[in-house]
Amino acid sequence: MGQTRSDLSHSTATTGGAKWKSSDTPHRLSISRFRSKRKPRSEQLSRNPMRNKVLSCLGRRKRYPSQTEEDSGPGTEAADPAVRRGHRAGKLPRDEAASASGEYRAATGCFEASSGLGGHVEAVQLAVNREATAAGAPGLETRSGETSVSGCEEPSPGVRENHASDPPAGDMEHQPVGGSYENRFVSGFGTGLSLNPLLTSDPDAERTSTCSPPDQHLCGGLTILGDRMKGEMTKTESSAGDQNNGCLDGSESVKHPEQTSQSPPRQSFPGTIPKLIITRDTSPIRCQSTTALPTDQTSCLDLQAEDESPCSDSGCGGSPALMRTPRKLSTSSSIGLSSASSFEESEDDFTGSDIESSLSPTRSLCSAGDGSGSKSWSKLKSMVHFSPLAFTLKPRHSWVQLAGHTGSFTAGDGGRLLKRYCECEQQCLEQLMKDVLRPYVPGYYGVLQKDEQDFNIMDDLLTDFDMPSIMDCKMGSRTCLEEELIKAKECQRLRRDMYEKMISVDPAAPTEEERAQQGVLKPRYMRWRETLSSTATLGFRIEGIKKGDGSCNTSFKKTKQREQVVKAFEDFVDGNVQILKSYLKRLEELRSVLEKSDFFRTHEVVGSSLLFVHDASGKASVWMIDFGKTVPLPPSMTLDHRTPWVEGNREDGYLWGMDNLIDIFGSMLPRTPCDGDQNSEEA
Ligand SMILES: Nc1ncnc2c1ncn2[C@@H]1O[C@H](COP(=O)(O)OP(=O)(O)OP(=O)(O)O)[C@@H](O)[C@H]1O
Ligand SMILES: O=P(O)(O)O[C@@H]1[C@H](O)[C@H](O)[C@@H](OP(=O)(O)O)[C@H](OP(=O)(O)O)[C@H]1O
Repeated sequence: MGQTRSDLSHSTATTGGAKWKSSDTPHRLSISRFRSKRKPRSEQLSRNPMRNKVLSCLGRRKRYPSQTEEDSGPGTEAADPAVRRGHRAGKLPRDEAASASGEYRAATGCFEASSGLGGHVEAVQLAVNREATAAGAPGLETRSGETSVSGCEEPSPGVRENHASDPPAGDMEHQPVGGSYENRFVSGFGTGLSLNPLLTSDPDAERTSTCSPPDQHLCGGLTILGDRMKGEMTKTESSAGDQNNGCLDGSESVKHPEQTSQSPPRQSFPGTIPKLIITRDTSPIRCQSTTALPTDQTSCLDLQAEDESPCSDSGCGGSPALMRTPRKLSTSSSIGLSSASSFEESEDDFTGSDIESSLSPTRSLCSAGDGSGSKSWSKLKSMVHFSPLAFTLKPRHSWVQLAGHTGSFTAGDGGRLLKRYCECEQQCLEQLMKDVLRPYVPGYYGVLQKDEQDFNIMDDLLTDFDMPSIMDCKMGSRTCLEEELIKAKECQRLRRDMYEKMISVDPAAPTEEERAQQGVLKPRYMRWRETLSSTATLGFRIEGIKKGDGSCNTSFKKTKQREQVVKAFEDFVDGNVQILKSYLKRLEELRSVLEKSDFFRTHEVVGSSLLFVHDASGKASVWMIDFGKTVPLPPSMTLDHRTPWVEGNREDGYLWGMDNLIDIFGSMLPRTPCDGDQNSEEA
């Protein structure tokens, strides 16, 4: 108790399907989804100039039947089907943190956190917070109240990261994650592409998700603000459709935890309806841009942030030999509050000034970019806040997506995660299952085809933890694959979303030319990020930290100095020496195994993270995750992962980063009396 409405913020999508654990009477609240003014599919598609180069990869993805060539929308590339992106819809903003639930059920916006918990969904709260990252950035929406209250650190202006991209229309929206798996494992894939990635950038705003305190109590009656919503939002009984994830197809529900995904009790809501207040958040709607396009014919301005970048691990940047399926849409760059698709859904549902005005008068539709001409994207998003009024909901395990592209994950059965299919990652995980690194990566279980989307099935590493604290550290001294650089040279594709993200962190960062173009090349942006953070100086960077108390911080873009890193680590472990020691031990073991691993020796490992997880019981571990940009080397080549990178040597600095990480963790341990004695003697 004692929480404000803001504590319990949800995106509309995330609310649906959430199962809530109540202390007493089980009850279920289902809210039918709003379906108003669905955004034309044309706005949910983006163009991909590299598509013609990755067509062979695309067959592994299915296209939504409803998507047509016209759907590509306007733009120089749109008319050409060959340049339209179609593979991996749903690369969503990265700089958001998502409470599991939100992301889990990205497709339908429903929570699902049954992994390892007997089907109890306890993920609770998810909110995306957009704030101006650059001090004084005009018009940027600030939702500090929600953020801070919900436990997410409120970074100071200028320090906070920008999260330029908005969630592209989640194609996962079309995936009724709900029903039991009638999906099938596939050896072959769809014949089309997922073309929905759309949307994108919302460069002006920084996105931070509020992570719900795991022990928060939710009480309340259900209140829906806005006449229109009142008219459309109805309380419904659940139906069989939510067997697997507690979500009804086309409905959002709040469930009692006792309602396992296997056999959800069908009963009407017995008591006070939780208060549900719907407000909205900005997310990209297309505003009229007055920005002049670059005239340089060798480059193209990526108007749609979600457009696949040629150097994205989405696959366009993949080596021809690898033939990876594009994994992500370039929309992202902000930490994905996993509920990206939720947002997408929200956008569809609530786009409309009528609703906007009644819901959140303090927020503008278009943030910083409005009217300026330089910032052409903004988006209307919906947020749902649960007000603690009537019943208590205490989550035990809420899956959290701390970093990465939103919309990439959904829930699997039995403590497993479904991550949007990426052939590169599939191949790595398959090999890793046979490598000495096997204990240090999530278990991999193959590919699942679910509706129109393929997923890699892997272990949810949070399953065995109770209210876990999580940290994502992106490893290596660079974040662009060499092949990405090559592709980028071939097609100088300007990224407006990255430009927007850049200026929101540091308005002085772009060159005059970039300013004139209102866009930057991806490698240039990536390098800027590397040097702004500790990637270039320490060989790793912190992407996000979510603590067991629910607080969440994804504002580490400027965390560069060792002292800053130490401070963040100290905060993460809360001064618990035992946990520190456990992490150190695990890191040392991992380093030792990495040095022996055939897989590691023969792969360029870029953009991969170490996921640190511990809980109050003292359990702590570290795993390697994200192999979307881990590519095999030519047969005769190996890496030591410590040699400084020069273009062509493929070195990634992974072990150099491990060395620094281990050194920092070691230095944080208190000196024991024995150490002191030893030092005295030595002195
Ligand atoms: N196996 C897992 N178990 C638990 N959580 C996971 C797992 N894999 C990923 N996550 C969560 O999802 C986040 C993003 O994961 P990941 O890096 O794989 O996504 P991504 O979209 O590929 O990222 P990027 O955009 O950096 O390539 C992680 O920070 C972590 O919070
Ligand atoms: O962290 P930020 O500042 O948001 O920037 C993103 C980050 O560098 C990601 O690693 C990158 O994805 P990949 O590693 O998959 O390339 C993404 O590129 P993208 O927008 O092309 O996906 C960037 O936008």
